[in-house]
Amino acid sequence: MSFLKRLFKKQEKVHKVNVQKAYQLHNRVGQGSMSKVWKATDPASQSLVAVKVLDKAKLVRLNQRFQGLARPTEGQIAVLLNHPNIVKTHLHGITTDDEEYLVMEFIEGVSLSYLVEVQNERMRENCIWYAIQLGEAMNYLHSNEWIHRDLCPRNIMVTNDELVKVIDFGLMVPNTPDFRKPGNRTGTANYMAPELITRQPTDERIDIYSYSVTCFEMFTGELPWPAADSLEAVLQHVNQPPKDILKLRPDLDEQIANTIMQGLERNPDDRWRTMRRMINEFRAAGERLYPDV
Ligand SMILES: Nc1ncnc2c1ncn2[C@@H]1O[C@H](COP(=O)(O)OP(=O)(O)OP(=O)(O)O)[C@@H](O)[C@H]1O
Repeated sequence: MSFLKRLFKKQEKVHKVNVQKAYQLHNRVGQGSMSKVWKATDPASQSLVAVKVLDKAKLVRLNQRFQGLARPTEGQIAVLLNHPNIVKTHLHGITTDDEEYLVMEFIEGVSLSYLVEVQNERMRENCIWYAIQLGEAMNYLHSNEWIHRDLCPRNIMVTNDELVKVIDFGLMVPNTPDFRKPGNRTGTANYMAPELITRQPTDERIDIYSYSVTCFEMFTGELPWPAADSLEAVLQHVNQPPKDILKLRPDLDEQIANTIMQGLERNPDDRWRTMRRMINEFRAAGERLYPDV
């Protein structure tokens, strides 16, 4: 049964708890734009967890942008996801302060945005394998009728044993006609597909675009267009071609370079049609370049 049918069929139990009392909170690990995240111990299992509490006021503002649409909450979506490259969410509920919260597996690792920035040996050696793992996570989401809408290095972590994990589903929507309608321009400016920015109808290919921007950054440390901090700034270059990845990394394998560049095509019909096709290209290149791995 599809995720969506399961979601709307199931009457979920709401957990209204005082997270400070229910979990042993150790320290804050992250301050996202929408939430606070703690490293914590779950007293029931004695395991380490991440407790994410969403900011009430910001969530109200975000939900206003999806008015009239039956958008499931981040917690409702997250608990349904089951993939090795997606953080496991154990449960979700409402705090005694009426905030949404999620309890997830705790990831010991670093943000992909850190690795993109430092471009160290670890990044250079593992880049293609990170791209494949991230592609598998996205393929899983698309196969299960979701559009992520906010894929970027900030929303991805890499564990100490090189597992890629997508950690944030705050803008994810069901891939249905209502959610594909033009108009709603939520996301992270530098990673937003041209059809989203110019208010055209959208589908899962907006994620293929964001994935390609993320891969471009992983392999070069740079964005394919000059960095922009607003949609207006991105609109300035929406008709310009991206930087040529081979100019930035002349040593980069051609199959990898072409795969990324095709994912950045302005017209979604010119991009890869599916994540699977893109992953196949990366896998072929990885196996050819590193036959012993
Ligand atoms: N499961 C986890 N394990 C360890 N750290 C985590 C986990 N989930 C989130 N974090 C940390 O908390 C930070 C914020 O998390 P997240 O991106 O989910 O929040 P957000 O408010 O939705 O952020 P934004 O909207 O800015 O992307 C992450 O960058 C990461 O450092």
